[in-house]
Amino acid sequence: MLILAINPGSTSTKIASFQAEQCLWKVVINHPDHDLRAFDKISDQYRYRMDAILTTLQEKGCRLDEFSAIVGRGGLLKPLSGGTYLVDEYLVNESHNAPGGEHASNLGAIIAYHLARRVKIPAYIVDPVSVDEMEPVARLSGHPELPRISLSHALNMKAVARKVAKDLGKTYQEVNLVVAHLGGGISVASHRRGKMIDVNNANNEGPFSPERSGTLPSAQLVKLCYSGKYTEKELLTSILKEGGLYAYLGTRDTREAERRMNNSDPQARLVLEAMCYQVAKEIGAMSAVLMGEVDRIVLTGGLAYSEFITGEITRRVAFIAPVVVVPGEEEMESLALGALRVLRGEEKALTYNK
Ligand SMILES: Nc1ncnc2c1ncn2[C@@H]1O[C@H](COP(=O)(O)OP(=O)(O)OP(=O)(O)O)[C@@H](O)[C@H]1O
Ligand SMILES: CCCC(=O)O
Repeated sequence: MLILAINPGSTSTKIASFQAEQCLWKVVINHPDHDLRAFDKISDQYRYRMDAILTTLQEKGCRLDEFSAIVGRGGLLKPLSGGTYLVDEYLVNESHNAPGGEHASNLGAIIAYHLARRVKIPAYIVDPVSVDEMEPVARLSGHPELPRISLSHALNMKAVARKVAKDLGKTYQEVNLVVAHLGGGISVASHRRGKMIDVNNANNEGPFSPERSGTLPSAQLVKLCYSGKYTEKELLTSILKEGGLYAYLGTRDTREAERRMNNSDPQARLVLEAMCYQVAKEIGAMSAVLMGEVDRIVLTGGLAYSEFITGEITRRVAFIAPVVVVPGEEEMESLALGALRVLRGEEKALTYNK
């Protein structure tokens, strides 16, 4: 069973071909800034990215009709349960309209659908960014007009959670885990018996990350909004793309920050320690959600390659449960596995409803 996986990011589209579980090849197609700037909306980029994918397939000597299914990363849809969703026209329209906001991942469903339609095979998305399995008690923020919203690295977190459960000789449905995805953005989630029952919104809650500010003091933020110092767009950029590590140190690259720290830069040390401190605090909160019944704490994402970062977090949370480090992300594999589970009849494809 040959599967094509498509993962659109802000500046690149990753594609990979899988023969069942085995990855045959992976390619990162980089999209120059001047090409992307020509589009008003991110979803308008789909034809441009689709052409780039078709060119790459040609270079690889692959024909679309050789694939059994095409699977894309799912984006910021309406809140929905985790799983593999069949992409239909409604889901594609929703991905264009972006009810949860503009994000490159919205292109996953659109591109998968249009490519799959050409050769009459199914298109899927797996565990999209807007997976929402939160319990009612987790939805209240403290202000009725500002409910908490679940936006996270669900795809990688759920894939890693399944893997850790398997290593424990159990299924995802049989374990309780706190999973922290530590990337450009940070998601920390409590997974109770196969459901992600609480997670910080990786865009605007929780720990600060290499490029995002995370939770901010709300009254001070309101004052800043009305200070006349920034436009709405500038402030959103400074919180979502130029916050966190970048705002303090002028780099999103944690390796660079660590180099500075190792060269006796006290500010770099303070900021790195503070980021780890905030992640540890969030892990503590998510452990309370699980009432302390935590089988494992899992650290994943790009930052989990850093021994300093995993060490700093571990020394604060190891009293809760053993810590497992799974560095990097396995989004392409997770997409392929999600499609495979459906193609093999192990799971039913879900439908995204109106
Ligand atoms: N070996 C490493 N040691 C330390 N930090 C690393 C290492 N490799 C990557 N990073 C850091 O990880 C961060 C990026 O993580 P990752 O690649 O998971 O993010 P992303 O895919 O761009 O974003 P996201 O995970 O939010 O989708 C950067 O700050 C980068 O410097
Ligand atoms: C909003 C969470 C997903 C991401 O950061 O890409």
